[in-house]
Amino acid sequence: MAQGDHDLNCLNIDDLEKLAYTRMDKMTRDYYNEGADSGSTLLENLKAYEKYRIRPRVLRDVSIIVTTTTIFGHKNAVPIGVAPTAMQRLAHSDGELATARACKKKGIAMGLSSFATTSLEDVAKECDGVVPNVLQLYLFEERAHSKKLIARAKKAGFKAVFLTVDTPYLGRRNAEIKNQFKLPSHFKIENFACEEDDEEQGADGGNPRTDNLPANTSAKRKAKKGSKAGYTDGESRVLPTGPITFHTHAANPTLSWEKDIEWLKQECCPEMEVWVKGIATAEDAILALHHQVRGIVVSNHGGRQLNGALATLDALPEVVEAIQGKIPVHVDGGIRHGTDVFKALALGADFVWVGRPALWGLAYKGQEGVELMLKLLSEEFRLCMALAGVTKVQDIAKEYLVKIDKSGFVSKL
Ligand SMILES: Cc1cc2nc3c(=O)[nH]c(=O)nc-3n(C[C@H](O)[C@H](O)[C@H](O)COP(=O)(O)O)c2cc1C
Ligand SMILES: CC(C)CC(=O)C(=O)O
Repeated sequence: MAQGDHDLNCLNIDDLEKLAYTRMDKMTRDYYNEGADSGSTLLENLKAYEKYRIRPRVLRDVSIIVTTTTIFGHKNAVPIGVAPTAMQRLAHSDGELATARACKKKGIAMGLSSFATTSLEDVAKECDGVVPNVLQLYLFEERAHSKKLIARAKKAGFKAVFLTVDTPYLGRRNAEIKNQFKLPSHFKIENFACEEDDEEQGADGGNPRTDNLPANTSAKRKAKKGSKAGYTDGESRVLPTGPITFHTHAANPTLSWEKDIEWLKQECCPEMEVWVKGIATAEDAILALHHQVRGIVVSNHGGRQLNGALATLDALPEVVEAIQGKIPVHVDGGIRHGTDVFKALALGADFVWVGRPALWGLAYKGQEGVELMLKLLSEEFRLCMALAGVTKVQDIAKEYLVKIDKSGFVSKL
Protein backbone atom coordinates (compact mmCIF):
# COMPACT_ATOMS: atom_id res chain seq x y z
CA MET A 1 0.00 0.00 0.00
CA ALA A 2 1.62 3.22 -1.08
CA GLN A 3 1.55 6.53 0.78
CA GLY A 4 3.01 9.36 -1.23
CA ASP A 5 6.14 8.00 -2.72
CA HIS A 6 6.51 5.13 -0.27
CA ASP A 7 5.49 1.51 -0.25
CA LEU A 8 4.58 1.34 3.41
CA ASN A 9 5.11 -2.40 3.45
CA CYS A 10 8.64 -2.00 2.30
CA LEU A 11 10.74 0.85 3.61
CA ASN A 12 14.15 -0.76 3.51
CA ILE A 13 15.98 -3.84 2.27
CA ASP A 14 15.23 -5.76 5.47
CA ASP A 15 11.51 -5.32 4.77
CA LEU A 16 12.11 -6.43 1.20
CA GLU A 17 13.92 -9.57 2.31
CA LYS A 18 11.01 -10.50 4.56
CA LEU A 19 8.42 -9.83 1.89
CA ALA A 20 10.38 -11.88 -0.63
CA TYR A 21 10.70 -14.77 1.81
CA THR A 22 7.02 -15.60 1.64
CA ARG A 23 6.88 -15.28 -2.13
CA MET A 24 9.50 -17.86 -3.01
CA ASP A 25 9.22 -21.62 -2.76
CA LYS A 26 11.68 -23.23 -0.37
CA MET A 27 13.99 -24.56 -3.05
CA THR A 28 14.41 -21.14 -4.64
CA ARG A 29 14.66 -19.28 -1.34
CA ASP A 30 17.35 -21.58 -0.03
CA TYR A 31 19.29 -21.45 -3.29
CA TYR A 32 19.22 -17.65 -3.36
CA ASN A 33 19.74 -16.94 0.32
CA GLU A 34 22.21 -19.46 1.60
CA GLY A 35 25.94 -19.26 1.85
CA ALA A 36 28.53 -22.03 1.74
CA ASP A 37 28.94 -24.41 4.69
CA SER A 38 27.94 -22.77 7.99
CA GLY A 39 27.27 -19.46 6.24
CA SER A 40 29.72 -17.54 8.43
CA THR A 41 31.27 -15.57 5.55
CA LEU A 42 27.80 -14.64 4.32
CA LEU A 43 27.11 -13.21 7.78
CA GLU A 44 30.53 -11.55 8.06
CA ASN A 45 29.92 -9.72 4.79
CA LEU A 46 26.96 -8.05 6.47
CA LYS A 47 28.53 -7.50 9.88
CA ALA A 48 31.72 -5.96 8.49
CA TYR A 49 29.76 -2.78 7.77
CA GLU A 50 28.90 -2.42 11.46
CA LYS A 51 32.59 -2.08 12.32
CA TYR A 52 32.68 1.38 10.80
CA ARG A 53 31.01 4.62 11.88
CA ILE A 54 30.60 7.76 9.83
CA ARG A 55 32.17 11.09 10.87
CA PRO A 56 29.68 13.65 9.63
CA ARG A 57 30.75 17.16 8.67
CA VAL A 58 28.30 20.04 9.03
CA LEU A 59 27.54 23.54 7.72
CA ARG A 60 28.55 22.62 4.20
CA ASP A 61 25.53 23.56 2.06
CA VAL A 62 24.25 20.16 1.05
CA SER A 63 21.28 21.53 -0.87
CA ILE A 64 22.58 19.90 -4.05
CA ILE A 65 23.86 16.34 -3.90
CA VAL A 66 25.28 14.67 -7.00
CA THR A 67 25.12 10.89 -6.67
CA THR A 68 26.04 10.04 -10.25
CA THR A 69 29.18 8.29 -11.33
CA THR A 70 30.56 7.06 -14.65
CA ILE A 71 30.93 3.42 -15.54
CA PHE A 72 32.00 2.10 -18.96
CA GLY A 73 31.44 5.57 -20.37
CA HIS A 74 27.84 5.72 -19.12
CA LYS A 75 26.41 7.91 -16.42
CA ASN A 76 25.11 5.74 -13.58
CA ALA A 77 22.52 7.28 -11.26
CA VAL A 78 24.36 6.07 -8.14
CA PRO A 79 27.58 4.08 -7.72
CA ILE A 80 25.53 0.91 -7.46
CA GLY A 81 24.96 -1.87 -10.01
CA VAL A 82 22.92 -5.07 -10.00
CA ALA A 83 25.35 -7.98 -9.63
CA PRO A 84 25.05 -11.00 -11.92
CA THR A 85 22.98 -13.71 -10.28
CA ALA A 86 21.93 -16.90 -12.00
CA MET A 87 18.45 -18.13 -12.88
CA GLN A 88 16.31 -15.10 -12.08
CA ARG A 89 13.13 -16.60 -13.52
CA LEU A 90 12.96 -18.68 -10.38
CA ALA A 91 12.06 -15.46 -8.55
CA HIS A 92 9.64 -14.03 -11.09
CA SER A 93 8.41 -15.15 -14.50
CA ASP A 94 9.98 -12.09 -16.18
CA GLY A 95 13.34 -12.89 -14.57
CA GLU A 96 16.31 -11.06 -16.07
CA LEU A 97 14.06 -9.05 -18.37
CA ALA A 98 12.39 -7.45 -15.36
CA THR A 99 15.80 -6.68 -13.87
CA ALA A 100 16.95 -5.16 -17.17
CA ARG A 101 13.82 -2.98 -17.40
CA ALA A 102 14.28 -1.78 -13.83
CA CYS A 103 17.97 -1.02 -14.41
CA LYS A 104 17.19 0.88 -17.58
CA LYS A 105 14.49 2.92 -15.89
CA LYS A 106 16.72 3.76 -12.94
CA GLY A 107 19.94 4.31 -14.93
CA ILE A 108 21.81 1.48 -13.27
CA ALA A 109 24.37 -0.94 -14.76
CA MET A 110 23.36 -4.58 -14.88
CA GLY A 111 25.48 -7.69 -14.70
CA LEU A 112 24.08 -10.72 -16.49
CA SER A 113 25.03 -14.20 -15.35
CA SER A 114 26.30 -16.71 -17.89
CA PHE A 115 23.67 -18.95 -16.32
CA ALA A 116 20.76 -16.61 -16.86
CA THR A 117 17.29 -17.83 -17.73
CA THR A 118 17.09 -15.10 -20.41
CA SER A 119 19.44 -14.80 -23.36
CA LEU A 120 22.02 -12.04 -23.43
CA GLU A 121 20.53 -10.77 -26.70
CA ASP A 122 17.10 -10.32 -25.11
CA VAL A 123 18.58 -8.50 -22.13
CA ALA A 124 20.66 -6.22 -24.37
CA LYS A 125 17.58 -5.44 -26.47
CA GLU A 126 15.65 -4.50 -23.34
CA CYS A 127 18.41 -2.17 -22.10
CA ASP A 128 18.75 -0.69 -25.58
CA GLY A 129 22.18 0.81 -24.91
CA VAL A 130 20.76 3.12 -22.23
CA VAL A 131 22.63 1.39 -19.45
CA PRO A 132 25.81 -0.61 -19.92
CA ASN A 133 25.58 -4.34 -19.67
CA VAL A 134 28.25 -6.55 -18.25
CA LEU A 135 28.43 -10.24 -19.04
CA GLN A 136 29.54 -12.38 -16.14
CA LEU A 137 31.58 -15.18 -17.60
CA TYR A 138 32.14 -18.68 -16.38
CA LEU A 139 34.97 -19.61 -18.71
CA PHE A 140 34.39 -23.26 -19.47
CA GLU A 141 37.13 -25.80 -19.82
CA GLU A 142 35.88 -26.46 -23.31
CA ARG A 143 36.42 -22.99 -24.69
CA ALA A 144 34.29 -23.40 -27.79
CA HIS A 145 31.07 -22.57 -25.91
CA SER A 146 32.68 -19.60 -24.18
CA LYS A 147 34.15 -18.33 -27.44
CA LYS A 148 30.70 -18.28 -29.01
CA LEU A 149 29.18 -16.58 -25.98
CA ILE A 150 31.85 -13.88 -26.01
CA ALA A 151 31.28 -13.23 -29.71
CA ARG A 152 27.54 -12.93 -29.12
CA ALA A 153 28.06 -10.52 -26.20
CA LYS A 154 30.31 -8.32 -28.36
CA LYS A 155 27.70 -8.26 -31.09
CA ALA A 156 24.96 -7.42 -28.61
CA GLY A 157 26.94 -4.41 -27.35
CA PHE A 158 28.05 -5.62 -23.93
CA LYS A 159 30.67 -3.31 -22.49
CA ALA A 160 32.61 -5.70 -20.33
CA VAL A 161 33.14 -9.27 -19.31
CA PHE A 162 33.49 -10.03 -15.61
CA LEU A 163 35.39 -13.29 -15.41
CA THR A 164 34.41 -15.02 -12.19
CA VAL A 165 37.59 -16.32 -10.61
CA ASP A 166 36.43 -17.61 -7.24
CA THR A 167 34.81 -20.79 -8.54
CA PRO A 168 37.50 -23.36 -9.40
CA TYR A 169 34.95 -25.64 -7.71
CA LEU A 170 31.49 -24.75 -6.54
CA GLY A 171 31.18 -24.04 -2.83
CA ARG A 172 29.33 -26.52 -0.72
CA ARG A 173 25.81 -25.29 -0.17
CA ASN A 174 24.06 -27.73 2.08
CA ALA A 175 20.46 -26.58 1.67
CA GLU A 176 20.89 -26.85 -2.07
CA ILE A 177 22.03 -30.44 -1.64
CA LYS A 178 19.21 -31.25 0.81
CA ASN A 179 16.60 -29.80 -1.51
CA GLN A 180 18.10 -31.56 -4.55
CA PHE A 181 18.04 -28.15 -6.21
CA LYS A 182 17.11 -28.32 -9.87
CA LEU A 183 15.97 -25.75 -12.38
CA PRO A 184 12.36 -26.66 -13.23
CA SER A 185 12.13 -28.08 -16.73
CA HIS A 186 10.07 -25.18 -18.11
CA PHE A 187 13.10 -22.90 -17.66
CA LYS A 188 16.29 -23.00 -19.67
CA ILE A 189 19.78 -21.67 -19.28
CA GLU A 190 19.05 -19.52 -22.29
CA ASN A 191 22.58 -18.44 -23.16
CA PHE A 192 23.37 -22.00 -24.06
CA ALA A 193 19.96 -23.24 -25.13
CA CYS A 194 20.75 -22.93 -28.84
CA GLU A 195 23.93 -24.92 -28.40
CA GLU A 196 22.10 -27.81 -26.89
CA ASP A 197 19.68 -28.52 -29.67
CA ASP A 198 22.04 -31.20 -30.82
CA GLU A 199 22.71 -32.37 -27.30
CA GLU A 200 20.51 -33.75 -24.62
CA GLN A 201 18.93 -30.69 -22.95
CA GLY A 202 20.61 -29.95 -19.67
CA ALA A 203 18.47 -27.20 -18.24
CA ASP A 204 19.59 -27.43 -14.72
CA GLY A 205 20.28 -27.22 -12.04
CA GLY A 206 21.15 -30.84 -12.99
CA ASN A 207 21.78 -31.99 -9.50
CA PRO A 208 21.96 -33.87 -7.23
CA ARG A 209 25.19 -32.10 -6.47
CA THR A 210 27.17 -35.26 -6.23
CA ASP A 211 29.40 -34.13 -9.05
CA ASN A 212 30.52 -31.10 -7.11
CA LEU A 213 33.54 -32.63 -5.49
CA PRO A 214 37.06 -31.29 -5.51
CA ALA A 215 38.69 -34.62 -6.26
CA ASN A 216 38.23 -36.71 -9.37
CA THR A 217 35.50 -34.43 -10.60
CA SER A 218 35.86 -35.85 -14.04
CA ALA A 219 34.75 -39.28 -12.97
CA LYS A 220 31.59 -37.81 -11.54
CA ARG A 221 30.78 -35.60 -14.46
CA LYS A 222 28.25 -36.87 -16.88
CA ALA A 223 30.50 -36.36 -19.87
CA LYS A 224 29.16 -38.12 -22.93
CA LYS A 225 32.00 -37.65 -25.37
CA GLY A 226 34.67 -36.09 -23.23
CA SER A 227 38.20 -35.69 -24.47
CA LYS A 228 41.12 -36.34 -22.20
CA ALA A 229 43.12 -33.52 -20.79
CA GLY A 230 46.25 -33.57 -18.64
CA TYR A 231 45.75 -33.14 -14.91
CA THR A 232 48.49 -31.94 -12.58
CA ASP A 233 48.44 -34.95 -10.33
CA GLY A 234 48.84 -37.27 -13.28
CA GLU A 235 45.23 -38.30 -13.53
CA SER A 236 43.62 -37.92 -16.88
CA ARG A 237 40.73 -35.58 -16.98
CA VAL A 238 37.57 -35.64 -19.02
CA LEU A 239 36.25 -32.35 -20.28
CA PRO A 240 32.61 -31.78 -19.37
CA THR A 241 31.28 -31.89 -22.89
CA GLY A 242 27.77 -33.12 -22.11
CA PRO A 243 24.73 -30.92 -21.61
CA ILE A 244 25.62 -27.54 -20.16
CA THR A 245 24.48 -27.45 -16.56
CA PHE A 246 25.85 -25.23 -13.87
CA HIS A 247 26.93 -28.17 -11.81
CA THR A 248 29.03 -29.55 -14.63
CA HIS A 249 30.29 -26.43 -16.41
CA ALA A 250 30.37 -23.34 -14.14
CA ALA A 251 33.32 -24.40 -12.05
CA ASN A 252 36.62 -24.67 -13.86
CA PRO A 253 39.57 -25.84 -11.79
CA THR A 254 42.03 -25.34 -14.64
CA LEU A 255 41.75 -21.54 -14.92
CA SER A 256 45.02 -19.65 -14.55
CA TRP A 257 46.29 -16.12 -15.06
CA GLU A 258 48.80 -17.02 -17.75
CA LYS A 259 46.72 -19.37 -19.82
CA ASP A 260 43.25 -17.91 -19.61
CA ILE A 261 43.42 -14.18 -18.97
CA GLU A 262 45.58 -13.55 -22.02
CA TRP A 263 43.29 -15.70 -24.17
CA LEU A 264 40.21 -13.93 -22.85
CA LYS A 265 41.66 -10.49 -23.51
CA GLN A 266 42.33 -11.46 -27.09
CA GLU A 267 38.79 -12.73 -27.54
CA CYS A 268 37.16 -9.67 -25.97
CA CYS A 269 39.30 -6.75 -27.07
CA PRO A 270 38.77 -4.13 -28.17
CA GLU A 271 34.99 -4.14 -27.87
CA MET A 272 34.71 -5.43 -24.32
CA GLU A 273 36.81 -4.78 -21.24
CA VAL A 274 38.01 -7.80 -19.29
CA TRP A 275 37.58 -7.59 -15.52
CA VAL A 276 38.08 -10.22 -12.83
CA LYS A 277 35.38 -10.81 -10.22
CA GLY A 278 36.34 -12.56 -7.03
CA ILE A 279 39.62 -10.93 -5.95
CA ALA A 280 40.18 -10.83 -2.20
CA THR A 281 43.90 -10.24 -1.64
CA ALA A 282 46.58 -7.67 -2.46
CA GLU A 283 48.68 -10.39 -4.12
CA ASP A 284 45.99 -11.22 -6.64
CA ALA A 285 45.24 -7.54 -7.16
CA ILE A 286 48.86 -7.06 -8.19
CA LEU A 287 48.62 -10.02 -10.56
CA ALA A 288 45.48 -8.50 -12.03
CA LEU A 289 47.45 -5.33 -12.73
CA HIS A 290 50.29 -7.35 -14.19
CA HIS A 291 47.90 -9.09 -16.55
CA GLN A 292 46.37 -5.78 -17.52
CA VAL A 293 42.76 -6.47 -16.74
CA ARG A 294 40.68 -3.33 -16.85
CA GLY A 295 39.14 -3.58 -13.40
CA ILE A 296 38.49 -5.85 -10.46
CA VAL A 297 35.56 -6.74 -8.26
CA VAL A 298 36.43 -7.57 -4.67
CA SER A 299 34.01 -10.38 -4.04
CA ASN A 300 33.61 -13.68 -2.22
CA HIS A 301 30.55 -14.58 -4.28
CA GLY A 302 28.19 -13.43 -1.56
CA GLY A 303 29.68 -15.97 0.88
CA ARG A 304 28.73 -18.84 -1.42
CA GLN A 305 32.21 -20.14 -2.19
CA LEU A 306 35.00 -20.28 0.41
CA ASN A 307 33.37 -20.15 3.78
CA GLY A 308 35.76 -18.70 6.33
CA ALA A 309 37.06 -16.19 3.80
CA LEU A 310 37.41 -12.57 4.85
CA ALA A 311 34.38 -10.32 4.51
CA THR A 312 34.70 -8.32 1.33
CA LEU A 313 34.70 -4.98 3.17
CA ASP A 314 37.63 -6.25 5.26
CA ALA A 315 39.50 -7.39 2.14
CA LEU A 316 38.88 -4.13 0.31
CA PRO A 317 41.56 -1.88 1.92
CA GLU A 318 44.50 -4.15 1.04
CA VAL A 319 43.25 -4.46 -2.54
CA VAL A 320 42.77 -0.70 -2.87
CA GLU A 321 46.25 -0.10 -1.52
CA ALA A 322 47.76 -2.59 -3.97
CA ILE A 323 45.95 -1.12 -6.95
CA GLN A 324 46.97 2.48 -6.19
CA GLY A 325 44.19 3.91 -8.36
CA LYS A 326 45.58 2.32 -11.54
CA ILE A 327 42.33 0.51 -12.39
CA PRO A 328 38.84 0.68 -10.88
CA VAL A 329 38.11 -1.40 -7.80
CA HIS A 330 34.52 -2.47 -7.23
CA VAL A 331 33.13 -4.47 -4.32
CA ASP A 332 30.10 -6.63 -3.61
CA GLY A 333 28.76 -8.67 -0.71
CA GLY A 334 26.45 -7.72 2.12
CA ILE A 335 25.41 -4.29 0.91
CA ARG A 336 21.93 -3.67 2.29
CA HIS A 337 21.88 0.05 3.21
CA GLY A 338 22.80 3.34 1.61
CA THR A 339 25.29 3.83 4.45
CA ASP A 340 26.99 0.57 3.40
CA VAL A 341 27.55 2.03 -0.06
CA PHE A 342 29.02 5.15 1.53
CA LYS A 343 31.33 3.09 3.75
CA ALA A 344 32.58 0.94 0.86
CA LEU A 345 33.34 4.06 -1.18
CA ALA A 346 35.03 5.70 1.80
CA LEU A 347 37.31 2.65 2.04
CA GLY A 348 38.34 3.12 -1.58
CA ALA A 349 35.82 1.26 -3.74
CA ASP A 350 34.78 3.08 -6.89
CA PHE A 351 31.46 1.29 -7.20
CA VAL A 352 29.40 -1.44 -5.51
CA TRP A 353 27.20 -4.26 -6.77
CA VAL A 354 24.22 -5.81 -5.02
CA GLY A 355 23.16 -9.41 -5.55
CA ARG A 356 20.41 -10.83 -3.34
CA PRO A 357 18.48 -7.57 -2.85
CA ALA A 358 17.67 -7.57 -6.58
CA LEU A 359 16.43 -11.17 -6.33
CA TRP A 360 14.23 -10.20 -3.38
CA GLY A 361 12.87 -7.26 -5.38
CA LEU A 362 12.08 -9.61 -8.24
CA ALA A 363 10.34 -12.07 -5.95
CA TYR A 364 8.32 -9.28 -4.34
CA LYS A 365 7.02 -7.55 -7.46
CA GLY A 366 9.08 -8.30 -10.56
CA GLN A 367 10.35 -5.17 -12.32
CA GLU A 368 8.56 -2.93 -9.82
CA GLY A 369 10.25 -4.72 -6.95
CA VAL A 370 13.73 -4.28 -8.43
CA GLU A 371 12.95 -0.61 -9.03
CA LEU A 372 11.84 -0.32 -5.43
CA MET A 373 15.06 -1.92 -4.22
CA LEU A 374 17.14 0.51 -6.31
CA LYS A 375 15.05 3.45 -5.14
CA LEU A 376 15.46 2.53 -1.47
CA LEU A 377 19.23 2.10 -1.70
CA SER A 378 19.64 5.23 -3.84
CA GLU A 379 17.59 7.41 -1.50
CA GLU A 380 19.40 6.09 1.54
CA PHE A 381 22.74 6.73 -0.13
CA ARG A 382 21.79 10.28 -1.12
CA LEU A 383 20.59 11.05 2.40
CA CYS A 384 23.73 9.55 3.89
CA MET A 385 25.91 11.77 1.69
CA ALA A 386 23.91 14.84 2.68
CA LEU A 387 23.98 14.10 6.40
CA ALA A 388 27.68 13.31 6.25
CA GLY A 389 28.30 16.65 4.54
CA VAL A 390 29.45 15.31 1.16
CA THR A 391 27.99 16.64 -2.09
CA LYS A 392 29.90 14.61 -4.70
CA VAL A 393 30.62 10.89 -4.91
CA GLN A 394 34.31 11.56 -5.67
CA ASP A 395 34.65 13.36 -2.32
CA ILE A 396 33.70 10.32 -0.25
CA ALA A 397 36.96 9.35 1.44
CA LYS A 398 38.31 7.56 4.47
CA GLU A 399 38.37 10.73 6.57
CA TYR A 400 34.59 10.22 6.84
CA LEU A 401 35.00 6.91 8.65
CA VAL A 402 36.29 5.55 11.93
CA LYS A 403 36.60 1.92 12.90
CA ILE A 404 35.11 0.68 16.12
CA ASP A 405 36.35 -2.52 17.73
CA LYS A 406 34.45 -5.02 19.89
CA SER A 407 35.19 -3.14 23.11
CA GLY A 408 33.94 0.12 21.58
CA PHE A 409 37.39 1.59 21.00
CA VAL A 410 37.29 4.05 18.10
CA SER A 411 40.25 4.44 15.78
CA LYS A 412 40.84 6.78 12.86
CA LEU A 413 41.73 5.22 9.54
C1 LIG B 1 21.48 -16.80 -6.13
C2 LIG B 1 22.80 -16.24 -6.54
C3 LIG B 1 23.31 -16.57 -7.78
C4 LIG B 1 24.54 -16.05 -8.17
N1 LIG B 1 25.00 -16.34 -9.41
C5 LIG B 1 26.19 -15.84 -9.80
C6 LIG B 1 26.66 -16.12 -11.09
O1 LIG B 1 26.02 -16.76 -11.90
N2 LIG B 1 27.90 -15.65 -11.40
C7 LIG B 1 28.66 -14.93 -10.50
O2 LIG B 1 29.78 -14.54 -10.81
N3 LIG B 1 28.19 -14.62 -9.29
C8 LIG B 1 26.98 -15.06 -8.92
N4 LIG B 1 26.51 -14.75 -7.69
C9 LIG B 1 27.29 -13.84 -6.82
C10 LIG B 1 26.90 -12.37 -7.04
O3 LIG B 1 27.34 -11.92 -8.31
C11 LIG B 1 27.50 -11.45 -5.99
O4 LIG B 1 28.89 -11.65 -5.93
C12 LIG B 1 26.90 -11.65 -4.60
O5 LIG B 1 25.53 -11.95 -4.69
C13 LIG B 1 27.07 -10.39 -3.76
O6 LIG B 1 26.61 -10.59 -2.48
P1 LIG B 1 25.16 -10.12 -1.97
O7 LIG B 1 24.18 -11.11 -2.46
O8 LIG B 1 25.32 -10.15 -0.49
O9 LIG B 1 24.90 -8.72 -2.49
C14 LIG B 1 25.28 -15.23 -7.28
C15 LIG B 1 24.75 -14.91 -6.04
C16 LIG B 1 23.52 -15.39 -5.66
C17 LIG B 1 22.96 -15.00 -4.32
C1 LIG C 1 25.36 -21.00 -12.06
C2 LIG C 1 25.78 -20.97 -10.62
C3 LIG C 1 27.14 -21.50 -10.42
C4 LIG C 1 25.50 -19.63 -10.11
C5 LIG C 1 26.29 -19.15 -8.99
O1 LIG C 1 27.32 -18.56 -9.16
C6 LIG C 1 25.81 -19.32 -7.65
O2 LIG C 1 24.82 -20.02 -7.44
O3 LIG C 1 26.45 -18.77 -6.75
